[in-house]
Amino acid sequence: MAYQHIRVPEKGEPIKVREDGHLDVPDVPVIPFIEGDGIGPDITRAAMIIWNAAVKEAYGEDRAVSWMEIYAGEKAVGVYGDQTWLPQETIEAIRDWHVAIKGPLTTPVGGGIRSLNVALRQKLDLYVCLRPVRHFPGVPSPVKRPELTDMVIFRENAEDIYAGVEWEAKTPEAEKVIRFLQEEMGVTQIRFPESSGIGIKPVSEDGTRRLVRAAIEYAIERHRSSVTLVHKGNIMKFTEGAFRDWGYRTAAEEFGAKPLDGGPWHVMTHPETGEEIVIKDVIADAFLQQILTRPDAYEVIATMNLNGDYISDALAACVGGIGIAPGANINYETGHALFEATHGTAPKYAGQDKVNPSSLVLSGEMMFRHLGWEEAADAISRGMERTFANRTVTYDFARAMEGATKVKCSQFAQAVADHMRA
Ligand SMILES: NC(=O)C1=CN([C@@H]2O[C@H](COP(=O)(O)OP(=O)(O)OC[C@H]3O[C@@H](n4cnc5c(N)ncnc54)[C@H](OP(=O)(O)O)[C@@H]3O)[C@@H](O)[C@H]2O)C=CC1
Ligand SMILES: O=C(O)CCC(=O)C(=O)O
Ligand SMILES: [Mg+2]
Repeated sequence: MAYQHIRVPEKGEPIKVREDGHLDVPDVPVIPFIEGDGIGPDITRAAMIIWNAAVKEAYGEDRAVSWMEIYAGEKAVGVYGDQTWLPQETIEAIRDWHVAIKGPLTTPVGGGIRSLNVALRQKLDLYVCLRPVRHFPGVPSPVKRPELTDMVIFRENAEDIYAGVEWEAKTPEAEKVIRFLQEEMGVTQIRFPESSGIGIKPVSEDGTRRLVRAAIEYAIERHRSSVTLVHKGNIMKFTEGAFRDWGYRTAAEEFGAKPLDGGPWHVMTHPETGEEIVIKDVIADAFLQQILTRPDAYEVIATMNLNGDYISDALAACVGGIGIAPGANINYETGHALFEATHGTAPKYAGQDKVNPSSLVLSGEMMFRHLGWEEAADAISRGMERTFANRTVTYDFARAMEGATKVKCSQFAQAVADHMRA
């Protein structure tokens, strides 16, 4: 594997994917990482301290990660020049080495480049955005019982309004689409056609089925008792409403689910234990209030791209904020996975060694579990739990925690590494 600017480390081997999608992980896997923009370098540096310490604590000298830097965002423009925000070889490197991890990347609002984060997901067809949300004891939260929030979000990652099919107001393209809609499709509801931008929201049965299938398989594997389809199908009938119907159909046709009390909810049985798994749905706005009033009613969530974006930040707030919510982008068929923090580049804090690295750190914990390196993942959880119990926290938690010791990003990382001894 030869690249223009990516330096392949001398030590280490690639992770391989078997035909059944399982990973063959060598003792020293090469794992590409993207540092990210804004606070990216701060949190990546901190997370590396923790990840390397966890592998060492779990396996001594027998295993190690051989990190390989790949580029995207502002750093890519520096390395490749010529406004290259997302080099082709970055995509190829993730394809070649299968599992990678990244910090946040900036997307300008309005004009400018389209999201590099979304582009990475689309180009690699990482159709599941997996975002687990759970509370660590001691972490301050705006809700009374944060421990009741224990959900795993399966956010569709390749479709919806995020597909980027849109045209700016007053351009020939927008005018052409509006004319087509009015003259050929009989559309009369565009209130201000002369000044409207136009966006198109593709949602497919194929895309919905693979997402809902992954969510149900996860519920089976982790013995969760419900999967909830979250949508706004009363308003967007043929996209979000269809998502709900295709979701139920997937449960019925692929997992033998049967209507519950006449439907639309369904119930299926766990293939090994016979436990019941309820497949239900809820309209997105009601869901956003219920995660505050009775979060324990929900476990696995399957939803579309935009809803999932809103829901994951709202749920993160319930357990302490986006500084602690991890994530992964996964294609379960090809085995490709790109782990990433759920928050953005927080530019006002860039370079201050200040922010909370937990979101990226816990994305690494997810990555180790994905590799089957459970002992390293457990070491991270242990280190985090003890550090929070000790009230050693970054500024974001310190401002809501009495008696906290406020530390810098790198000091927090060192504290976690020091606390992870079994
Ligand atoms: N996957 C990705 O790479 C993502 C990229 N982005 C991009 O990031 C840029 C900035 O987006 P913005 O909307 O400001 O959202 P951000 O997530 O970057 O920041 C919003 C606020 O969240 C808090 N926050 C975020 N990260 C942390 C952290 N690690 N520790 C503690 N607090 C944190 C801060 O709150 P406070 O001010 O209260 O301290 C911060 O001001 C945009 O270009 C956006 O497109 C956004 C989301 C995801
Ligand atoms: O790509 C971006 O800039 C934002 C993406 C985002 O908010 C997310 O994935 O949660
Ligand atoms: Mg987001």
